[in-house]
Amino acid sequence: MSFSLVLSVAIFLLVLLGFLRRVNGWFYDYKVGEKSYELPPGDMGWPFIGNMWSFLLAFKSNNPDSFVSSFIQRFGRTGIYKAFMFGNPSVIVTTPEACKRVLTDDETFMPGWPVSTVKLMGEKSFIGISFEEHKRLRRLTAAPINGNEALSIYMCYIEDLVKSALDKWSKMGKIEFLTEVRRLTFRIVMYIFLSSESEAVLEALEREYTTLNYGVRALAINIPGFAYYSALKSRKKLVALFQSILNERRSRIKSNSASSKRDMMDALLHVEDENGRKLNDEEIIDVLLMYLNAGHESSGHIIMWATVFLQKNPEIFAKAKAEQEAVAKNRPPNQKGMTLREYRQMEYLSKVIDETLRLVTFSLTVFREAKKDVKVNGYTIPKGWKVLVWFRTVHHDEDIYPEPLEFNPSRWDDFTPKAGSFLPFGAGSRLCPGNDLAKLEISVFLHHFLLNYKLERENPECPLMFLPHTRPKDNCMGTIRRVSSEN
Ligand code: HEM
Repeated sequence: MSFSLVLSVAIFLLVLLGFLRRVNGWFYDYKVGEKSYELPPGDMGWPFIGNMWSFLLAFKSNNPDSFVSSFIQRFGRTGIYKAFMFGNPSVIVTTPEACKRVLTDDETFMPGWPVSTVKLMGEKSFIGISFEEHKRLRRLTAAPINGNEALSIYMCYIEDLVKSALDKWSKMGKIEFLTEVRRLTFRIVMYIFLSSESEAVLEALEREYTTLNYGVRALAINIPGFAYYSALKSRKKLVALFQSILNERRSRIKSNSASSKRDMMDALLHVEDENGRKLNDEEIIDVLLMYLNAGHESSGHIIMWATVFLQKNPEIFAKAKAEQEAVAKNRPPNQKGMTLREYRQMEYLSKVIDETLRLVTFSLTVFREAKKDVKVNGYTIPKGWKVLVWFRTVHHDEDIYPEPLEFNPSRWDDFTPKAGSFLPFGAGSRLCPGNDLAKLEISVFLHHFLLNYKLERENPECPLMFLPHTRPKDNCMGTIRRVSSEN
């Protein structure tokens, strides 16, 4: 082949590549017409896949923040960037003000989760239903997991479960700590939502949830061998399991032999709207499926990370332990277990948890959709575009949190983050309804762990995975050792 032919082919390929790299941007500029001049700066990536390739590459490397950093480096600190994510023209917002605005303006923004996520969580879950329906179901389901009365009822149960789990693990030798903690937090939400179900049902559900979760932020490729395909299969199995529980409950109600123990499923079975309409099976199943998922993965991961960070930082561990020892020492001899009052006094522990929530940022982003054209930070977000509220960048912003990758609970001394700069549980009408319960669970666990145990990791430098959530690749393999004889 002559040199000039090779050169021509190379030039042709370069031009083609350049064209392909821009065509998605041109297409969406054309679609929004005049408004394209007001769009935020950014890059719409490649045709069809958009920016997903760079997103996945960054999140599969050891520097996931490089994804958003590349926007900041190329387009400046505008705090808002156009992109093409999860199959949709999108805007990524990365500043506290913009995040707060999007999360709290229900007139302009609605949930905008990718279709693939809605298929996994269910069209009747909170991310698929209307504004009014969400308000009603949220009121009903959030009440039993909020407030002092509800929390003190669960506290005792949580404490018993935590104590027996820690004792059991300390006798098991090497364990996947994260897997075991997720089982523990799953048991806790199961008690609240489906209290009367058997151990076998619990184990089957927990297994399927693990697979379901791997598909949540994966590419939506419904072909055997891909995470999304397995996740959809797990959803089917979960729905079948919930359906059989529901059938049994309905037949017990008919024969007047319902259990005296009432849980969330019973509440959902009986609730009526203002016109006397009850929820159908699909609605009940999707709400439960979503709650059980949201309620255990997150707290399980945060418990693991808080334990790991404490164990890695002996001074912080000692300070946190001293606080818990003081709590235990001041306890009246006739008092059994922790109280809510004690929990509210654990100031340093609360900082340890907030710092873990910030550093890990379990939900790296949440999704909204613009209901109408709207200006944010001076740029237009066109109607129908998705908005990704990128918590991770806010929580790792060095202007708000100096040395953001350091685990430093004392940064919270006399520091109240300004609105929008600390969003581990989101904000606005979709603020996590389990935030109090989650912090309580984590505190009860750390109270007992700090007083009586230590974690020895098999591979402390184990590389991390960042999708669907940040975790060590070995699921935190290690040994839980008892260091005190007290219980
Ligand atoms: C450390 C633990 C937790 C973290 C970090 C966390 C985080 C979040 C975040 C960021 C959202 C907002 C989603 C959005 O804006 O679209 C959310 C929503 C939600 N969380 Fe949590 N969560 C935790 C624990 C829990 C627990 C224990 C439960 C239930 C028992 C729960 C149930 C829910 C539900 C049902 C929603 C949807 C709320 C709605 O759309 O109205 N979460 N969570």
